[in-house]
Amino acid sequence: MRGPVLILVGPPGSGKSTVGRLVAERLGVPFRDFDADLQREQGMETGELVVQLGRERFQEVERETLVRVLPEHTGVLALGGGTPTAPGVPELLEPFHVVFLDVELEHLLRREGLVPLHPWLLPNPRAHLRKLLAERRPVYTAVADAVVPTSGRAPEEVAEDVLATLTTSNEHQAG
Ligand SMILES: Nc1ncnc2c1ncn2[C@@H]1O[C@H](COP(=O)(O)OP(=O)(O)OP(=O)(O)O)[C@@H](O)[C@H]1O
Ligand SMILES: O=C(O)C1=C[C@@H](O)[C@@H](O)[C@H](O)C1
Ligand SMILES: [Mg+2]
Repeated sequence: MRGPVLILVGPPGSGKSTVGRLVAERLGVPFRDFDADLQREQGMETGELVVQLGRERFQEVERETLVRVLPEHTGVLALGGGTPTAPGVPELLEPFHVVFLDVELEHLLRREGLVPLHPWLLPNPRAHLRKLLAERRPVYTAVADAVVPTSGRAPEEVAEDVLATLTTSNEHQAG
């Protein structure tokens, strides 16, 4: 099957881009960031796109773009934080190895650059993120083959665990 060897999902700031790059490097495959695909095609940062288009239209654009670009990605793909919640997206992810990078609210709030990148979190990022985590955890879990906790752990440690899920999954398929 053509498509990514690994797809990372999780809330904004969970480490999809950071960990995704490390894992891709270790596997010797390319890393792709779905937010960068959207930004290139739409000519605007995705955080700004959510504000301009509204969430509903943004999610339609996400699904349409994902259908087109999934077969082009052969390496590690980091999805946008909200991509798995877009209608029709969980079905598209089913054939692939998906890992959910989980993070606790307090750890998330300490991570750098979160709010400037995601202006739709304003005016109350803490309350917005608390609600977002509660609503999305079941969705991320449902689309994922494995969950890797990231709170209080260095990206390198997280990357090791993500790599281990690939080995386990290969053994499973082989057996
Ligand atoms: N395990 C970690 N521990 C502490 N900080 C981390 C960890 N993983 C990532 N970070 C930091 O948190 C910030 C967000 O990480 P990153 O951009 O990889 O998240 P993301 O899931 O790709 O978010 P987005 O949805 O915004 O693209 C970065 O400043 C990064 O250095
Ligand atoms: O969690 C979200 O809803 C988002 C996360 C980002 O990756 C971007 O895709 C956009 O800012 C929306
Ligand atoms: Mg990212």
